[in-house]
Parts: sequence; C-alpha cells; structure tokens
Amino acid sequence: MICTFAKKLFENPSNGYCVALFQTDDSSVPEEARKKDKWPSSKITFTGFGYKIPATDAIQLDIIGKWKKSQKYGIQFAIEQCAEIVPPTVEGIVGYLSSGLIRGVSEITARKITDKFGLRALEIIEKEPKRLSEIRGLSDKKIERIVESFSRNKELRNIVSFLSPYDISLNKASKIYDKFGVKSMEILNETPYDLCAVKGFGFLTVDKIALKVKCKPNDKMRIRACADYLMTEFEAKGHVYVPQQELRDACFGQLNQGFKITAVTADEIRNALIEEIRAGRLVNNNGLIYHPMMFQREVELAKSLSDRSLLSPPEWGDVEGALDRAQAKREITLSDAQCEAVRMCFHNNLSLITGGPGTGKTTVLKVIIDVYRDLTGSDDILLAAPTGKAAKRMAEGTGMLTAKTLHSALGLTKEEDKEAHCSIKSGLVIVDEMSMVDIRLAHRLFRNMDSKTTVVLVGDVDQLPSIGPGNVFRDMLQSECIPVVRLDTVFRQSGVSRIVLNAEKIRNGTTGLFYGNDFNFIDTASEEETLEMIKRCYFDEVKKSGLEHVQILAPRREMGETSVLHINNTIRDIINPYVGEKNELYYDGRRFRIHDKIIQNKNMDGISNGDIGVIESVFTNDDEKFAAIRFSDGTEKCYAEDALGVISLAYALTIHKSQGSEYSTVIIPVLMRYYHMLKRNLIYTAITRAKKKVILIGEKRALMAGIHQNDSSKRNSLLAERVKQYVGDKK
Ligand SMILES: Nc1ncnc2c1ncn2[C@@H]1O[C@H](COP(=O)(O)OP(=O)(O)OP(=O)(O)O)[C@@H](O)[C@H]1O
Repeated sequence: MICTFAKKLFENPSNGYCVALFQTDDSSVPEEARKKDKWPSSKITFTGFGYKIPATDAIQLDIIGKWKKSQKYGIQFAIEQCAEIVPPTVEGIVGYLSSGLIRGVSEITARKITDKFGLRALEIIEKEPKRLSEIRGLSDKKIERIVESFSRNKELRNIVSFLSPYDISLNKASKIYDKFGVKSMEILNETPYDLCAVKGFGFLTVDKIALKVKCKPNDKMRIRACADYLMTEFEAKGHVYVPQQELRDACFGQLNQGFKITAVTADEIRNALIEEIRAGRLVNNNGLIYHPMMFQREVELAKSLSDRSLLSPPEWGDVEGALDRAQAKREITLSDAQCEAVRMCFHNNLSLITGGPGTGKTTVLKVIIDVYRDLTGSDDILLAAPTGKAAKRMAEGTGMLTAKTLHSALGLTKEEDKEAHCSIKSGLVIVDEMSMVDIRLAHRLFRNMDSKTTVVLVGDVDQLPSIGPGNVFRDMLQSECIPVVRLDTVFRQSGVSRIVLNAEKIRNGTTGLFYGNDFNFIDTASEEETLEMIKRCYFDEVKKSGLEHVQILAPRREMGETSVLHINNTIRDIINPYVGEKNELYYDGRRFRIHDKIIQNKNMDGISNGDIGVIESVFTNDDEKFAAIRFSDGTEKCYAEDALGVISLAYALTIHKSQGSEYSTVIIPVLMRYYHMLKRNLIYTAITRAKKKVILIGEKRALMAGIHQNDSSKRNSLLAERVKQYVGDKK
C-alpha cells in the first residue's frame, strides 16, 4: 500500500518500534481502521506500527503487512516491509535527503548536493561518493557520515526485503547490519550461517533461511553451525563437554530433521567434526568434545585448584589461642566439626565448608573472621557471593559491613564484560553459596585471585547446581584433594523446625516427612485447584507477615496455570489491580504497574541480578514513560519503559532464581505435571529457602517421586578428575 507518514504516536528508541498515523488514497483500508474525527481530510488516515519506519512526509512509503485487531487499539496495520519512494524531482530528492533519515544532511546541504548533481544526486551518493568532495563546504567527515548513513538505509532495506518471507522484524534485520555492515547481503547470500553470530539468530532460524537461499543440506558450513549450536545447547544443560559419539548422533538427528531421506550422512558429520577439531574450533580431549574456551577453563581451574591445595599456608601463629579467644568473646562453644572447620581454614590455602540450613556455617564464618583479625590485626578480608541477595545475607549474618557479589569483586559489572578487570588481593577471601558458581565464574575468580590469598568456599552441595555449565562445588568436594569439613549437626532449635528436619530427610532421599504448622502439605486434585489454593494461602500469609516475607516458588517458568508467569499475573491482578493507563508500563507483551513487586534479572549499575524491588511510581518525561523502582536495600532507580526487559514480576519466582535467597514463608506447587523437573535437589533447594514455614500444594506422590529422583551429579565435567590428576602428578 502506498501511503505517507503523518504523525508519530509512540516510539521506542531502543529498538526502533514505532506507532504512527499514515495517510493514503488506497480504498482497501478497512472502514473500522479509518480515523475520521481528528483527521478530516480527503485522504484516508489509519494507524500502523512497525520497526524503523521513516518518520517523514517528504517521501512516500510502500508498506506491506497485515491488518491486526487488538481489543485495546482496534484495527491497525502491522508493517512488515517498508520501502521508501523518493519522488523523481529535485524537490523530492531534497525532501528525502533532508528528512532526517540520512544523518548529517540539512536542507542547505541537500540543496548543495542537488545543485551540483541534479536528479543524479542519489546515484552519485551511492555509486561515486568520492565526487561529493566536489561540493564546496562539505568536509570529509561530513561526506563520510552522509555516505555511511545512506548505505545503511539502503542495505537495511535490502536485508529486510530479503528476509521478508522468514518473518524477521526490521529490528532484527538491523542487528545484522550492525554486525556485518555493507557486507550483510553478501553474507546472507554466501555464508548465511555466519548469521548465527548475531544476537537473536539461532541455528534453527538461520537454517531455514540458509536452506532456502542456496545452501545444500550437507554443506560443511551447515554441519559446523549445527555442531556449534548443539554444543551450546549441551552447555545450557550444564555440561562442560559432550562425548564425541553423542555429539555426532545429535548432529545427525538435527541435520536430517524434516528430510524424508538421509540428507547428511554419518561420515559427512564425522569428517566435518574432524575438520572443526583440526581448525581449533572444537577440542577433542580423549573422545570428549569441548568448546575451546570451556576446555581452557576446566584445565586452568583444575591447575589453579591443585596448585592452591598444595601450597603451604602462611605462618599464622597461635591459631588455637585465637580460636579460644573468639569462642570466649562470642560466648559460644563450637562443635568439634565447627572447630575443625576453623582450623582447616588456617592450615590450608584453600578449604571447603559444606552444610545444610542451620548447621552453623555462618557461626563458623564469624569465628574465622575473628581468628583472622586476631592473628593479623588486619581487616583485609573479602566476603563475596554469587548474588546480591546472598552477599547481603552474608554481610548481615557475619556482622561485616560489606560483602560483594563475585561479579563486582571481579569487575564484571556490565553484561558486556567478558574479562574480569579486578584482581583480588585480600588476605582472606570467603565465598558463600558456592554451589551457585559455574565454571566460567569460578575460573575467573581463581585466575584473578592472588596465589597467596587464603580461600574459604562455603556452600550446600545438596542444593541445585549452578545455572551455567559445570558442577564446580560438587566437583571440588569429589576431587578429595581439597580439604573439606561437612557440617551436619543442626543447631537451630533442633526438633522444633520441621523444615530443617525434613531438609535432612530429603537430602538423604527419605520420603517420610514430618508435617505440621511449619511444614504443611495441602492436597489438591487439579492444577486449577492448586492455583486457587496458592492464591488463598498467599493472601493469608501476606496478611500475617507482609509482602516481602512470603514467596511463591514454582518449578516451571512458563506454561500452565501454576507456572511462574501465570501465577504472577493472577496474583498481581488481585493484589494490585488496574488503576488506569497512566500507572502502567508495557514491555514486550508484559505489563508492569505501580506498586508491583519485581525482580531484577541482570547485573547493572549497582543493581544485582536477583534484587527485589517495588515500582514506587510511574511518570512521563519528554513523551517517555519511566518506572521509579525502590529495591529492598533502599536503592532507587528509574527505568525507561523500553528498558524494562531487565525486570519481571516477583510474586512468584522459579526455584532456580530463588537460590541464595531466604524468606519467612515459601509456598510451592508440586504436581505430577512437572514430574520431569522435580528432582531431589530442586525440592531441597525450594524448602530450604524458608526460615519459618513451608506450604506445599498439590500431589503428594509428585513430592515423593521428586525426592527419589537424585540426578544432581549428572553433568559432564572432568574438573574433579583433573584436580586429582594434577595433585597426583605434583606429589
Ligand atoms: N556451636 C553452636 N552452639 C550453639 N548454637 C549454635 C552453634 N553454632 C550455631 N548455632 C546456632 O544455630 C543457629 C544456626 O546457625 P548458623 O546461622 O550459623 O547456621 P547456617 O548454617 O549459617 O544456617 P543457614 O544456612 O540456614 O543460614 C544460629 O542460631 C546459631 O547461633
């Protein structure tokens, strides 16, 4: 449809999304889509939306798309492709060049260009840009900017029309241009799998495009991209390496999917993988395939751990005396295991402490800190944890002023930081919640830590392993080369807390749990009933203890009425109902409201991934909406509407996300529907988040089945074996 841009209604500058009014003579515009009241003109006015729409009336637009109906906005045109039609007149070209679409061209500049080149102006800019220097008063820098901007515009249009059959938005298309610039079209045609390097273009998307372009199913490029994709998928499941045959089989399945006869043979895959290994893009370590970076991390981390475990500790002096003084000062008598833990930390360079909730880990840390201060007269101690919440709890529990997130201690505060910028030189480093640390972060930590630092790693090995690849804490324990103390006596009012007793039972795979006020199970017959009961319990508990002390923890994020997403929307609409458009914000189909409880999902600008906050106000500034969020530590932060991708609602969280946090009361749905997800360490992690009360809702047999599923160590990693081997080699 040919139309002209009339008025911008909304724009999201971060992704180029725009809603606007357009005018046309095209009578195919549905009657309900025509705007009549405010735009009485001979033209037909309608609303359209899309990405990177040229916001100028200096040219005409040829738009392709579909009419879409929404309850809120009525019928609008969803623009999928948009071509600029520059009128073939000097005035038309001046209008186009000075419309703002081409950076650095004012009307005066545009006229200078048309004065010189007339109707050939656009052709000159495109094909003979150097000739622009014939125009007096145009600096080289300005010419460069004009040419760059012009070719970006043009290339983008080409990319978009090339990709139009594949449902790729303009926004995504512009990411291709940002990555490959003027080479974009060449890449799309010649080496389409290079697109996998662009954010938002996974192998599956690219494969569809590439196979249609010209790529043969058994093209090496395709096999290589598929192997890389599958390696990344394995890593996303927590594996550090993949056995060679498993990778070959997975490639065979993926590459032949959708073909009636074998399109890629096992031999072709084998040969392509051999080539990948020869070229150094994959590593074959005795039949185990790694991404080179993963291999390097595993080897270097293992070396670093073995070196530290063999290094003689500093001469501390009278550890026993300091230990006695610390106990006297704190008026506490540590158990034998606790004393052993303290001694271990001063007799070794690297030590591990593991224990479940209430087993006295924090108490031991306090004494370790006391002993260190006593022996050195110094406070050169770094406390760190993988999440902001865990760091905060660590500081509170030990009575230290600060504890950092590992990211901030290592200078990895921005998402783009791939390399750690800070080295850690403290005399004593204690890391809590170590089970959450993946191989990437552990590798960075040990690479950037002074070799003389005394390191104490604390965690609960029975909790879920890290989200990222590896099973670092468990592997360290299993290496049997790093000194460890397991704390297993529960101190916290033993016998009274069923949570702690049941945690112990679950840890051991026992299903005969104790039920009572602090550990409830509510049977429900269906998922709908479970949701109803979650709502009822949540409101009761919030009334009793307040919003921030009650947390719903669900195994699954999406799909189903008891998924995190569904529970969040349901609870929010009751607890914090709609109060008007001006108090709401939208981001990518999600809706946020003033007073909503939210969670931050990314480390940035002093706010840590996992921090909980509340939207305190919603305001508009310069036509843009903002949310002012107050985080639970008092930090306030404003987010523009288009930056809300970093937060989500937090009435319910996934169990994975809750690691490192604690709440007074947790409510957990357990249904056979999640059978494949319900594992012993998942249930253990969920219930140990509660300090005072656990309410499980659903089917008891699902809980029992989950407790019996113990696959916590099924992650491909050779860290333990490597540490053992290096230590053995050095002894
Ligand atoms: N040796 C001890 N004698 C008496 N009480 C102790 C001893 N050690 C710890 N406690 C008490 O037991 C409770 C739990 O201890 P602590 O907080 O150190 O455990 P934790 O393992 O850090 O627990 P969590 O992981 O749940 O935070 C505390 O109230 C603490 O004072």
